[in-house]
Amino acid sequence: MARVKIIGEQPLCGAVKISGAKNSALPIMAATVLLDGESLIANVPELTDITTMVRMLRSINIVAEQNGHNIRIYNKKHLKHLIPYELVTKMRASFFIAGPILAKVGMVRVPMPGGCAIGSRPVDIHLKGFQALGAKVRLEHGFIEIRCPKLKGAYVDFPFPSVGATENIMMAATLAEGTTTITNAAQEPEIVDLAELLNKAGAKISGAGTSAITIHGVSKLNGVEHEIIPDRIEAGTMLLAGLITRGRIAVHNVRPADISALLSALTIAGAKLTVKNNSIEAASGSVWRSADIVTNPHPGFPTDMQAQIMAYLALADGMSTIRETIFENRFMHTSELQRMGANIRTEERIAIIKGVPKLSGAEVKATDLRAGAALWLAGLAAQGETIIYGVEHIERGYEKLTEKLSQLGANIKRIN
Ligand SMILES: CC(=O)N[C@H]1[C@@H](OP(=O)(O)OP(=O)(O)OC[C@H]2O[C@@H](n3ccc(=O)[nH]c3=O)[C@H](O)[C@@H]2O)O[C@H](CO)[C@@H](O)[C@@H]1O
Ligand SMILES: C=C(OP(=O)(O)O)C(=O)O
Repeated sequence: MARVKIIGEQPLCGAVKISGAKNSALPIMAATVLLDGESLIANVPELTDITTMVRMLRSINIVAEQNGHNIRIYNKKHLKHLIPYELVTKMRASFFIAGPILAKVGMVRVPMPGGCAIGSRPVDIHLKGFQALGAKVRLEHGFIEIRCPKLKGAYVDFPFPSVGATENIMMAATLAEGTTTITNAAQEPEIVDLAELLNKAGAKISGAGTSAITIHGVSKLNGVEHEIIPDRIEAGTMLLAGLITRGRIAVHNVRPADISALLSALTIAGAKLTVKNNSIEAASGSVWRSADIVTNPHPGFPTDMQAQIMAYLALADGMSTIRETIFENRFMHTSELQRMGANIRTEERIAIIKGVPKLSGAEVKATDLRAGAALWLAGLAAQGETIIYGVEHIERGYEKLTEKLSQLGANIKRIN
């Protein structure tokens, strides 16, 4: 079983370049289903989730060639409408391809995505959105079948600003007849990136990045070249790697505005930040204070940074609280952090963290991607040796993490 061994307490210092955003690359790759001809997507991170999406595109007859950080896509053939079960169970973002296939082919059959380690993750908001655009939805034998020969623009009001549902409905509506308005839309930077790709391809989308998005349907979209935005979650995780080890790390190729909620929290905790146009340097201050964090849809504090900030606050002076409002079960890392000596108590969706002076290395298991990142951070700070199992989770979302941390001075090794 693959695992990672870290000998902690080495201050990480230096500069690191942040990769392209997984959560932007995945919906953008799904969107290429809508684009006729050839597209080139650049700055795509090399991750297992990306390989899964390449396989997904190939499974429906799209030619997708990955060459390092570039993916060339040829969409010239007759597309299939069936998404393989095996791929959907591997990666939740597989469901993001449903909207584009529906709009392009007139129907899609997709296995019902199950829950995962962070929550039950239903797709009701996506399905109600498709129905509002005129689609018929049927659930049968574990598959969702969605049909509509020609989608019609509509008013779609979300009960919650779901990132995936905003992306799915926005993509589907680009080829609908007439105008669609999504209200209570998610405002994440990855949605803006997706809208920019689609607009380059000929779509007419306005308002992406706000809570109201308008999409005027067009008859056709063309292949484009597009560069994926930097990964704000990787950037935040790397800044914490420097801070938790009392080192000094500069992250390059970042967009500071995308992580302003994290930067505010770090400032409250006492970190010294130097923010430039596309780089941020973080160094520990004279104090390492506690903080109270509430995860929220963007521009709030991202749930995808919740586990990592918990590892950091486990070593702060005083009592911190974290309230997780997005996923109902995203505290799986707490028991593993406790095994490393953290003092954390959870009460439903609230974690109460009493800072301790030291963590101690232990054998621990990552149960999901960001839980894994939290354990990596804890291992970097802890006294002695930490062995982390569940490496496959971290490899879904962090490109060359072991190499990047080694270059910054970490004593870290992947063992096969
Ligand atoms: C590939 C990708 O971009 N993943 C991100 C995306 O996931 P994803 O798009 O799946 O997250 P959503 O914003 O949809 O989910 C947020 C909450 O809404 C609930 N919900 C969602 C859809 C639905 O139809 N019904 C429903 O109840 C979910 O169970 C969850 O509790 O946004 C999340 C929230 O920022 C991030 O943590 C994920 O990293
Ligand atoms: C939850 C995440 O991803 P996904 O939606 O792909 O599971 C994440 O990136 O932290």
